[in-house]
Amino acid sequence: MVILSFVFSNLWVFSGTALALYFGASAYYQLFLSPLRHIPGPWYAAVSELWIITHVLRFRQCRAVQELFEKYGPIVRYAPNKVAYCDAVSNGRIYMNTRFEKSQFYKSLLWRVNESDHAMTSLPHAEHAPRRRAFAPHYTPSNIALFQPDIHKSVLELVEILEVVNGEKPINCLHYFREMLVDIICSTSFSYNSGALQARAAGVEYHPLVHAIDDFPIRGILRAVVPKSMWELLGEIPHQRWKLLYDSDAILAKFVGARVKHMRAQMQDGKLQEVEKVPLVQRLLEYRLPSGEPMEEKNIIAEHLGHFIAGVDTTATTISYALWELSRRPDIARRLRAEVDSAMHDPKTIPDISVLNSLSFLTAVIKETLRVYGAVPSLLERVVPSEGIDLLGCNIPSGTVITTQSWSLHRKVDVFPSPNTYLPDRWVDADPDNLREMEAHMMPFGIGQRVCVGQHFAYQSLRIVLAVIARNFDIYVPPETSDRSMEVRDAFVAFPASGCCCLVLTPRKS
Ligand code: HEM
Repeated sequence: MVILSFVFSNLWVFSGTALALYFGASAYYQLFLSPLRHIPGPWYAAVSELWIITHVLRFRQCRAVQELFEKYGPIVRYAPNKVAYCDAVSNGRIYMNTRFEKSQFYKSLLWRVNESDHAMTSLPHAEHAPRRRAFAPHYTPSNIALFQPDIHKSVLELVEILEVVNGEKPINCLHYFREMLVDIICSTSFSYNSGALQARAAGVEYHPLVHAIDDFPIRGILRAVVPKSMWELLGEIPHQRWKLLYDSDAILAKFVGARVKHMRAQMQDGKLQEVEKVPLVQRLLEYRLPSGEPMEEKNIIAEHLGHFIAGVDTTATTISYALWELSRRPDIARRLRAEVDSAMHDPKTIPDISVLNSLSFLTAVIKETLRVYGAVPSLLERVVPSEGIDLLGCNIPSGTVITTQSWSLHRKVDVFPSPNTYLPDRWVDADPDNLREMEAHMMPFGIGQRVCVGQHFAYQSLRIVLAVIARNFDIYVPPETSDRSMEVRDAFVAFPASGCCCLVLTPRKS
C-alpha cells in the first residue's frame, strides 16, 4: 500500500524513467546487439526511424539516402530495420527473386479502395501474379500501338490549345500534360472522353479528376505517416480545399466505378462489336481468375485507380522535365528538331510509332530525362525472406527491409561521369560495353516481376509528345522557372520544388 501510494505520487518520475529505460535499452540493442549493427550508417538512423521520417516529410528522402551512400559506401543502414544498397548486380538477387515481397510501406503510400488492393499494393507475389496476368496484355508494345490514334488525338488537341495561348504567357506544363494524360488513359482504359483538355480549352483551370490526381503525392505521404485513428479525425476538418485532398481517392473511385458499370451494361446488352482494340476495362471484365471466377468489381475499380495514379503524374512529370531541359539547352533542342523534322514532314501528321522508335536522338533525350529526372526515384522496399541474404559482404537476416533507389544507381559516377549533368549524348557516344553497363544501372521503371507494366505506354507517349512539341514549338524559360524552382523533390514520385514547371511555348516561326 505504501509502495503503491509512493508510485502514484511520483507517477511522472516513474513514467519518465520507464520511458528513458525503454528507449535506452532499445538504442543499446540496435547499436550493439542487432544483427544489422555491422552495417555502416549514422548511429541516429540505427536507433530510430525519426531521422528518415524527417527527410520523408521534407520530400528529400532520395537525397538523404544518396548522402549516406556517398559517406558510408554502397550498403547503409538508414533506419533500425532498413538497409539500402547501391549496386546493379545485387538488383537481380532481390528484385528478380519472388521470395522478396514488397514491404508494408506500399500499403500506406498507395491507398486501398473498398479495402481492395491493386497490383502496386499487393505484397505477396502469389497474390500479385494473377492480377498482373489480367492487365499485362493491355500494355504490350503491339497492343499499346493500337491506341496511337487516341494518343494522337489528345496530343493534337493540346497543340491547338497551345497555339491559342501563342506563347503570350508561361504555362504550367505539369497541369497541361496531366490533363492530356488523363484524357489518354480514359480513352485507352474506358473508351471514354474525360474532356480534361476540352475543359482547359474552355478556360476551366481545374478538372475534378486531374485535381484528385494532383493531390495524390501529398495525400499519400500524409496517409503514410499519420496514424490511422488520427487520419480519420483529420477527415472531419471542415475546410473545402482540405476535404478535396482528403477525399481524392474517393472522387477517383466514384468516377472509375461509374465507367466500370457502364462497360458492364454495354457488354450485357451485347452492344460491343468484336474489335482488335479493346479498352482495359473490358479486358478486366472478361478476365477469368485461375479459379474460373471473374474479378470482383471492387478489384477492377482498384486496379484502374492504381493505373491512373501510376500513369498520369509520372509521365507528365517526365515530359515537363524534358521540355525544361530543351528550353535551356538550345543545342539539344536544335538537334532534336532536326531529327524530328526529317521524319515528320507535316507538323500535324504524326508518324507511326515504328518511325519514332528509330529516332536515335529522341531516344537519347528520353533516356537521359529518365536517368536524371526519373519520376519514381525512390526506395522500392522489399522484405528479406526466411533464409536471409549475404549482400555486399553483410549478412542481412529475415524480416529486414532491403532496398535500392534509381536516384542513386542513375548517379553512379563510374558509370555516368558528371552524373548530375543532363547529357543525352552519353547515350549516343557510348561504346557497346559502356552502353551495357549504363543500361544495367537504369531502373526508372523498377525491375523484376514488379517492373512498371506501363513502361511501353510511357515510352510511346513520351516519343509522340516530345516529337510533336519539338516539331511545332520553340520553348523558352520564363524568369519564374529556375534551377531552384525545378529542384527535384520526392514523395515516392518526383516533382519540382515549386510544384510548377512554367515554360513559354511559342508556335514555331521557321
Ligand atoms: C515515365 C513514366 C513512368 C514511370 C517512371 C513509372 C515508374 C514505375 C515504377 C518504378 C514502378 C515499380 C514500383 C515498385 O517496384 O515498387 C511502376 C509500377 C507500375 N506502373 Fe509505372 N511508371 C510510369 C508510367 C506508367 C504508366 C503510363 C502506367 C499505366 C498507365 C503505369 C502503371 C504501373 C503499374 C500498374 C505498376 C505496378 C505494376 C505491378 O506491380 O505489377 N506506369 N511504375
